[in-house]
Amino acid sequence: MEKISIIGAGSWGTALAILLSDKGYEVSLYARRKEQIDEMKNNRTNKNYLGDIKIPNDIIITDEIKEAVESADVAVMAVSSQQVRNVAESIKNYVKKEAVIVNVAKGLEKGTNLRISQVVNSVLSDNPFVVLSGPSHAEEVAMKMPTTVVAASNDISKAEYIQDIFSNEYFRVYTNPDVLGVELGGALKNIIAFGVGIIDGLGYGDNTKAAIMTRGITEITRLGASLGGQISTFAGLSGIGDLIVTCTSSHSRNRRAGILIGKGYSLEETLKEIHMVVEGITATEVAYNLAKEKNVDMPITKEIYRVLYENKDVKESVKSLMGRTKKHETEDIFNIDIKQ
Ligand SMILES: NC(=O)c1ccc[n+]([C@@H]2O[C@H](COP(=O)([O-])OP(=O)(O)OC[C@H]3O[C@@H](n4cnc5c(N)ncnc54)[C@H](O)[C@@H]3O)[C@@H](O)[C@H]2O)c1
Ligand SMILES: O=P(O)(O)OC[C@H](O)CO
Repeated sequence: MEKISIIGAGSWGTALAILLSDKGYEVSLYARRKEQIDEMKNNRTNKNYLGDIKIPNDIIITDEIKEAVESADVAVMAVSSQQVRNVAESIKNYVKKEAVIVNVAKGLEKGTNLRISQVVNSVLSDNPFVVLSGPSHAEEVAMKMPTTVVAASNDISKAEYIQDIFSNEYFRVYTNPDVLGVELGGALKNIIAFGVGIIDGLGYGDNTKAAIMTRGITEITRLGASLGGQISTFAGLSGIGDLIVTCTSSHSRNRRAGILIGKGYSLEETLKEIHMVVEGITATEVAYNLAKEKNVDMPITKEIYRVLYENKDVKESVKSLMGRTKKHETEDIFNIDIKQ
């Protein structure tokens, strides 16, 4: 049986550790904070993240990174996107070269505008890489509710290896060779979920949310395709699938953060209130920069950027979006010239 190391004991890392341990793998879960380690070891819970869900006794809980990764066949990065580089650096001297690195963070690196596969590859260039993404709230996976995700890798045999390791009766894993498309779908849907939250916070209705979701996947696809992603990937689990779950779920931190912004909270107050990773905030900045660089139109992302970073009033942003130049619906993704 493979040995699996999970680095990051937040909601997602803990839920995946439970899933893998239930399948019989030897799992080590690495956390940094002493009081969290003590709670997980003594009570076998991780209350702040997963409430009363029990952590199986077989899971090795450790704050020693060497112990966590040195014999691992698979190392799962379950931290925020901005922490992945730190984690990669911290395991570089201990992890086996053939160990498969599985990234589950859904974001982009601030400052470099890199995708997580690029960040990991810049530090752990010898290790095979797989991204695991899709509509999967940790709270529901921890309650063993049927969930589907996708494993993507440039080496499809590694994606299939991870598919075999993670699949069980309530967690169905598909594969996809389009790493870029899967990564961008996962990162950019957080921006749209944040936007849907703003709409909820403002008190607008279902029509408005459907508009943001539909035009949101359009602009995600437009940027993703311009960077080399497959259009079909954005119609899949890591694209529209994850967009639907994040935009409609009460579990979503991105959507909940948007609700607070829509209600008039400051960004600082919002982050304090959520106290967990809100990837969409950084992703907005990176996507805004990438769209500018590639000359791709992303009106929703642009308005969210203005709200977050230029103090634009949210109602003004809605007005700006509604008042844009009139357009045909399908021309922008598929480049169909409607007048032909
Ligand atoms: N929660 C979900 O439902 C879910 C599902 C799929 C993907 N994700 C993605 O997974 C990533 C992590 O999300 P999460 O929900 O677990 O976040 P979280 O806020 O619940 O937990 C992140 C954990 O990482 C720890 N951490 C931060 N830096 C670290 C480091 N350098 N070394 C070790 N631990 C470190 C933090 O202390 C925290 O416990 C995010 O990118 C998120 O988008 C989350
Ligand atoms: O809680 P969120 O908004 O970070 O979303 C969690 C997952 O990405 C849902 O698939």
